[in-house]
Amino acid sequence: MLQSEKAILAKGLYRAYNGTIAVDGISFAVEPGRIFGFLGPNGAGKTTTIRMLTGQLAPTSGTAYVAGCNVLTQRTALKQRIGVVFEIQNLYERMSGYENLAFFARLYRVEKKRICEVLEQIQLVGREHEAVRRYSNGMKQRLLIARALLHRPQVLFLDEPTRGLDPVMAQQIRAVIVDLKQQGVTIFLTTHYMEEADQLCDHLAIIDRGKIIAHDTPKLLKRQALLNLRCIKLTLHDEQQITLCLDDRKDNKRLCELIEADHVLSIHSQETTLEDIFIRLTGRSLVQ
Ligand SMILES: Nc1ncnc2c1ncn2[C@@H]1O[C@H](COP(=O)(O)OP(=O)(O)OP(=O)(O)O)[C@@H](O)[C@H]1O
Repeated sequence: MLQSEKAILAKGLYRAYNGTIAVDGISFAVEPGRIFGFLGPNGAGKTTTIRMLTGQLAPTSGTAYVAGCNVLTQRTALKQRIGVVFEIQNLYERMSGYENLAFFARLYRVEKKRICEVLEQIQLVGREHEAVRRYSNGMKQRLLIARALLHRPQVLFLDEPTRGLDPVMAQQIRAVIVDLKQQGVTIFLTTHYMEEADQLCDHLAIIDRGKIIAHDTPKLLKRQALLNLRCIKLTLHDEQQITLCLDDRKDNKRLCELIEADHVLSIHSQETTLEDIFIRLTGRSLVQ
């Protein structure tokens, strides 16, 4: 397939900082209009990857194409085709939401009516003339997404878009993300929340120590893990609950002993979550 047919194509992307390897030769592709989740523990290389894919940091070696542009040699065209929302919020707090957008619309030479379109997309209509400092964190995050959408990017990079938000606000952001996907925008999303990744992403890559260690749909990742991780949950007569892995010899022995001693009240199969898979693969939890 041609590189321009992919929304994102990374080939052997590698970046070191003074000898420290941050991203260790990763390759992956994202189809247009999909939500791609990029997961990893702290220091795994997520931000470095985003910075390379958005043309802010040159790879030490390897190449990447985003929205058909080479991230190293076509940075001007790249900027016009992508939107980026980083975790750090940089809004003009004294200005209204509308004024913030109008400022950037002038900068990008985007027509004014586009401001109303993005306000509607991120559901801020009615609150757009209030000062940003009175906005909730969720509203500020939505405004940042609106700002990144002004120039109609094909690919949107969202770095931890729901971090620190309460469940209602987080759900509003997720609804916006799903809506954008339906409009054909490709989303590259980093998140610490496994349920969010499971709910939103068409594909997931798990990065650890600079390398992609798993890459698939959430469903297939869970199915593979289930094959490798046959676990059951026991409830004992004293109401204690324990999880045992059928592939572990010690656990098998314990299971027989508990049954023989008639300690077991009930046995249930244990559903594997993406969090289980992540811990198994990286030895660490995503939630710090
Ligand atoms: N400017 C820099 N100079 C030196 N080392 C760096 C620099 N930026 C990142 N690193 C190192 O590169 C590795 C990957 O960092 P990166 O910020 O990409 O990880 P991350 O997955 O985004 O982490 P987090 O979830 O904590 O933001 C880490 O070991 C980090 O210490």
